[in-house]
Amino acid sequence: MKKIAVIGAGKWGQALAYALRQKCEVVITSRTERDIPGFVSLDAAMEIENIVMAIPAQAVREWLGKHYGMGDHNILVAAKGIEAETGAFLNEIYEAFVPRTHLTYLSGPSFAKEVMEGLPTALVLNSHNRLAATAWSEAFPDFIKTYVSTDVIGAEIGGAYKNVIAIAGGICDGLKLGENARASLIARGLVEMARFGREFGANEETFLSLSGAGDLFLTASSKLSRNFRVGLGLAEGKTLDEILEELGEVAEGVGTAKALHTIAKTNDIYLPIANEVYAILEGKDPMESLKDLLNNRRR
Ligand SMILES: NC(=O)C1=CN([C@@H]2O[C@H](COP(=O)(O)OP(=O)(O)OC[C@H]3O[C@@H](n4cnc5c(N)ncnc54)[C@H](O)[C@@H]3O)[C@@H](O)[C@H]2O)C=CC1
Ligand SMILES: O=C(CO)COP(=O)(O)O
Repeated sequence: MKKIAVIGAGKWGQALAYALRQKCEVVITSRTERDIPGFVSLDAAMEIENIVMAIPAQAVREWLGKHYGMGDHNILVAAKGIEAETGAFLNEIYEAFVPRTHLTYLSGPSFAKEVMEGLPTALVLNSHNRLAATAWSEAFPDFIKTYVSTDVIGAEIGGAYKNVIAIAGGICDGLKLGENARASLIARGLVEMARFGREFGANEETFLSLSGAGDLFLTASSKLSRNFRVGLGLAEGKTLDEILEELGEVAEGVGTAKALHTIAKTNDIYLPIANEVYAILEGKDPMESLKDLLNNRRR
């Protein structure tokens, strides 16, 4: 893989461009002109066969409809999330535009800040086409250890679900509920993630490793996480609009919480934590949610 174009110059797009530039020639594009290394126009980027898609999950369908049409680029999907309005997974959206053999999904515990600092990181390249995932894995530099998996849905669910539990982690810390509470929340969040994954044919082992537990531990325990910081703001009683305005970056857990709430209702899946996060995002008092979570007797 010699030449790569990154679409989306947010924190993650820029971090991936930095990492991949260690071994490959990398250009990057965004909606607005940016003074960053390798910036090119969208048209120039689309001339390149290997594309990293780093635009947020909630923007993917509109972007593909507007800028892509049908194509056969080798695409690495870097976003994590489930479409809020429809409950669609990213693989369902992308496969309407690109053959699934050309699609690979990136997952694993990876704050953009630490990748930009060249700190050791482990990532998983997930594709129905193992050769495509392997080609992407070989493009990453030595400070990033890569694994290859064919469990696309498991990786997608792990990366999306952890963002919702991360909001809960931030609420827990913001309410000063203590370490016991946060550890229990993360553990039960992992159980819920795996329960949800089983409904969609995911490989349970995926949730025990980088795409599930690894990304969940990282994101639900750290102020580096935007989703964790959304939770902190909710615990302080700020409105979601105030929080997102202050954040100035995407927090995918907000849209994914809505998607999980819809899917849980439609498919009768027991997702107590995700549903309480959705309720809090809709205005429920976090302490009321805590009481409901502690008092419910279902296992
Ligand atoms: N920041 C991080 O540490 C990591 C982020 N991710 C994922 O990467 C994805 C992108 O996140 P970040 O780059 O961190 O977010 P960000 O908020 O830093 O940047 C988002 C970028 O997407 C662009 N964008 C937003 N709406 C758009 C649209 N409708 N059309 C085209 N471009 C649009 C924005 O202009 C911005 O450049 C998310 O799904 C996130 O979960 C994954 C791993 C790590
Ligand atoms: O996905 C991430 C780390 O793996 C980034 O998490 P946040 O979007 O919560 O910052």
